[in-house]
Amino acid sequence: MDYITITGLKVFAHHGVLEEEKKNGQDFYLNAKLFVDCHKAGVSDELRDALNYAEVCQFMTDEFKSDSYDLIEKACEELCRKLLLRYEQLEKVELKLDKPHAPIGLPFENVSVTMERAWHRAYLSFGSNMGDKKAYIEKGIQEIKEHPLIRNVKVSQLLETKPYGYVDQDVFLNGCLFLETLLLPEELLAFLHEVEQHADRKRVIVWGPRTLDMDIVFYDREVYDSEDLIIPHVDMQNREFVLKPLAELCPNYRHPILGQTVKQLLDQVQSIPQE
Ligand SMILES: Nc1ncnc2c1ncn2[C@@H]1O[C@H](COP(=O)(O)OP(=O)(O)OP(=O)(O)O)[C@@H](O)[C@H]1O
Ligand SMILES: Nc1nc2c(c(=O)[nH]1)N=C(CO)CN2
Repeated sequence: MDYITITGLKVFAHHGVLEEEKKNGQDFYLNAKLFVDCHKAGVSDELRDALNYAEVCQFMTDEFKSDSYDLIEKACEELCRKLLLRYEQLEKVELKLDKPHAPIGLPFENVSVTMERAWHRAYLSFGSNMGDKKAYIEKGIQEIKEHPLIRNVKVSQLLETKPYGYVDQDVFLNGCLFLETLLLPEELLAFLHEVEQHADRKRVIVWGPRTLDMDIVFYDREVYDSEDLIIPHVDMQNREFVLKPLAELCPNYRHPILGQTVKQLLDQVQSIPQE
């Protein structure tokens, strides 16, 4: 992918753990690799099609000076976040923050931190089979749309589905949604749990009735396993109530482990006779 590089942007700022660093300030140097698609600007030669690096430098300077953090990690993280939120065409940023005058008391050349942060694309599945199902779902989606680190939410149609697994319960209303986010997988999961809690979700029976359930189906092309999160969702390929609305959003998205597209997985599930 294309990128623009800015190196050695000198900014006087007040980040540091020590009181005198906060009071007196010092010079920092910002080095950014800005991942943007440059093809349009490369063809048109028009500034309006480009990421204006002069403007980005001014923005980085102003934002970096406007806060005072203890840690270079925090100063760097915040600046990455601000850049990604400010410039819509920026897909990823790699930022190296140099602090060559850090109060170390020993001869050294430089101390720095480097971070890579990006917009991630995720697909979620959601469902409800208690109370006002549509209202629970709509409120949950609204909460997702309002999250400051989530953008571009696209929602499938809602469909009524028979309960899968534990069948002695009411019919479900199900759907899927696409989003772009700066949240990491575990942060996204924690946020979805909050959204479920706001719908008064109680975890009583596994696969049992729920006011609102929100699962992560895909997160970029990632394969991720931790104690409490598995991506892609471990049972999505067996669930028509996931695959049908998902096929509306991304029929050609290929499952990173199974190698089949969402549409192919849906066709397979639908070819199995239901009792
Ligand atoms: N991809 C994922 N999305 C959401 N939760 C997940 C995922 N992978 C693992 N989990 C874990 O599953 C736990 C149980 O989730 P939940 O209570 O929603 O289960 P369930 O809806 O009854 O079953 P299922 O997850 O099979 O739909 C969550 O607390 C979470 O830690
Ligand atoms: N139709 C349908 N069945 C289910 C659903 C669901 O959302 N829809 N969720 C389950 C556990 O997450 C278990 N069974």
